[in-house]
Amino acid sequence: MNLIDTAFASLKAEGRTALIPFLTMGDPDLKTSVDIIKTLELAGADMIELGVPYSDPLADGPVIQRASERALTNSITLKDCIHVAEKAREAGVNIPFILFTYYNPVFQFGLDAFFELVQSKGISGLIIPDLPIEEDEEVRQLAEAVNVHLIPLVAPTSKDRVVRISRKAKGFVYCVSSLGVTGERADFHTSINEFLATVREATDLPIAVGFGISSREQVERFEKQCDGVIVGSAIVRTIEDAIPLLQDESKREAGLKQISDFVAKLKG
Ligand SMILES: O=P(O)(O)OC[C@@H](O)[C@@H](O)c1c[nH]c2ccccc12
Repeated sequence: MNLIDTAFASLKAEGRTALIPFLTMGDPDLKTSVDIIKTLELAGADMIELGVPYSDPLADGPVIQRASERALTNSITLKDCIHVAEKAREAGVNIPFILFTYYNPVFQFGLDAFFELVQSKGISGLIIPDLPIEEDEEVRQLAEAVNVHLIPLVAPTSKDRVVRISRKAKGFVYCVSSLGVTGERADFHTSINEFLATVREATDLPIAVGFGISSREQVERFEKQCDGVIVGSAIVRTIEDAIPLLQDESKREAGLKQISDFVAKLKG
């Protein structure tokens, strides 16, 4: 069994929806990322998307772009990011980790070496937003060989690809709520309800929605239709706002509390 499967099974038994935060690792530094991951779990996160900073984050809005830039000024590598997952496990964090990376860092690292490193580092899922299903066979096989779920994204424009993508999916299906890039939004794609119903029809796997979600009301709105809700930019912005506190030893706890309070509010 994979930790993601067991987490969704127990959430379903409790009639709960997973709250899945995203953070950029190494923002503002690696040690703080481990402390933030611990804080997110304590605040109620059910799984966490661990974002690998990338120099050309095409699908990201300004908030996550800035986080990537900050992390890359500390020259954070893919290897550093995977060790953050290991450190967080060693620190006693139990919730599933989903490594989130664009394809290039994985390609540069080398597929075999990447999956060898990922194996037994406490990573249960992998999301590569710019790797289409037409080209993901090798990655999928290597991921399955080390019991890591390759989690696909589907968008409101995916139409008939939803069935093909869902058929190969593992872990859960990531439903992108809106077109465009990541970032907090006041509203979502006009046909979001039909889109989520289509994905629900196409797979027996859990479905999670992401893009634009930043408030308890928006989380509640999606809890009815989805098994998981992903929040990235709003949490990354909270981390960004807390950086002056996080980087001052005497105010670090206050900085972590700002993040914890925001996540607890999303949790309701
Ligand atoms: O930031 P948002 O709008 O809350 O959306 C989640 C998103 O951050 C996270 O899942 C993610 C970060 N970078 C991405 C690139 C593509 C798809 C998804 C992502």
